[in-house]
Amino acid sequence: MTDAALSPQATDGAVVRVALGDRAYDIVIGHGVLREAGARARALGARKVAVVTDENVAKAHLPTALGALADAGLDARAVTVAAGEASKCMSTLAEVTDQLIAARIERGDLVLALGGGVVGDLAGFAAAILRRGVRCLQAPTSLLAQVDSSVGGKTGVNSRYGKNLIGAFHQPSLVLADVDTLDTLPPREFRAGYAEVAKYGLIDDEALFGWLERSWEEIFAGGPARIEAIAASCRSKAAIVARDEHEHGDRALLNLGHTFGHALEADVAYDGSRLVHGEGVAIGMAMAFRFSAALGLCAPDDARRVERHLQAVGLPTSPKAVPGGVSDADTLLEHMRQDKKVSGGRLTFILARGVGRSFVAKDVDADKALAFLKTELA
Ligand SMILES: NC(=O)c1ccc[n+]([C@@H]2O[C@H](COP(=O)([O-])OP(=O)(O)OC[C@H]3O[C@@H](n4cnc5c(N)ncnc54)[C@H](O)[C@@H]3O)[C@@H](O)[C@H]2O)c1
Ligand SMILES: O=C(O)C(=O)C[C@@H](O)[C@H](O)[C@H](O)COP(=O)(O)O
Ligand SMILES: [Zn+2]
Repeated sequence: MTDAALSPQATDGAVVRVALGDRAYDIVIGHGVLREAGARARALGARKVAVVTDENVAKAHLPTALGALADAGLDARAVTVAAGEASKCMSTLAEVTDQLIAARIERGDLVLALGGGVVGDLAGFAAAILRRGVRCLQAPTSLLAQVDSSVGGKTGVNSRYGKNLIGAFHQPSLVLADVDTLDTLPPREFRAGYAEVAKYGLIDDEALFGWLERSWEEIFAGGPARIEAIAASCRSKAAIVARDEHEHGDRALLNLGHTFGHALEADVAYDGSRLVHGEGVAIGMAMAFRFSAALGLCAPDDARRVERHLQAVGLPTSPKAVPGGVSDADTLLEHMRQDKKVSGGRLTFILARGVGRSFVAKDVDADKALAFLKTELA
């Protein structure tokens, strides 16, 4: 984030380009942009659009999406799944793809993912494999999905062995982030999504993190600061994805907090009443900074600064905060051994030398990770 962007200038919207050559696309952020879905789908040459959504989002926003598509003269269908992480599974994927095939969605048509990250990952993966690939338009409705999951093309479902273990890279053709949809998002989900916003500051942008520390109340309240936070997050993610689309290097930085966070999510069997993804990421980022401090890589004060900010917004920072508790250190380490960053059986973590100074650490000693987990759970 530049100093100019840090000033509280009003912003009503933004367009962020994800520069991926012939698969480049725009992220359109603003008020009411969901109502443009029909005209934009038409401009992409679609004839038919299948809107994949969940039960909560369907109640609040499906009529707007279907109305926009009908107004543009498109044949629109809805496929609705149950809300929550449990829908990111092979059986729901099979149901969704069956419905898309039954609706005769063709290769030239579009799948529109209307919802949070669960719907985005599930519908995006369904689009990736349907008839060996149809295009996807992401219309994210949670903060987390607007700042993270709708961008970058990671799609997939969970396995009983771990998070997102079955999936594909399938970039969307367009992202429509309608900030008005956030008005119906439950506060707990807004807060959880904010963890991924803070992540961008912690990765490589201390100025952004400082602005978040000063401005989080305005971001939670809505208005221009919220839009600026979404746009800044998308700019950060778009830049990383453009230089390392398939995670051979830098893109792994976006996994800050996720090695620990995904292990906690798997440990509670993806039970969102105990832990949702963003909460797992908040705990995981605090743990990554404490682990970095324990390894002598960053100052303990930096770890405390991270905890302070996450706690200020009401996010958890310790695995002991997970309702009902979590398993022992050995079990958590077993979950972490299924992480996609594991290479040659060795663990990879995203660690930090300070706020905004994260790096990819390969070959982290499993004994040190185990000892750290034991102190975290003591
Ligand atoms: N692909 C990626 O790059 C990426 C990045 C980050 C997270 N993810 C994935 O995203 C998922 C988490 O996404 P999430 O936090 O959006 O969870 P989610 O999709 O489960 O949405 C959270 C809850 O809010 C509800 N909801 C969403 N939008 C709403 C709205 N506007 N009004 C009312 N209710 C609404 C949903 O029905 C759900 O109950 C996880 O599976 C995570 O692994 C993927
Ligand atoms: O886009 C990425 O790359 C990320 O890592 C973003 C994460 O916030 C997201 O949760 C992602 O799904 C995790 O990826 P995974 O490869 O660890 O499953
Ligand atoms: Zn995430």
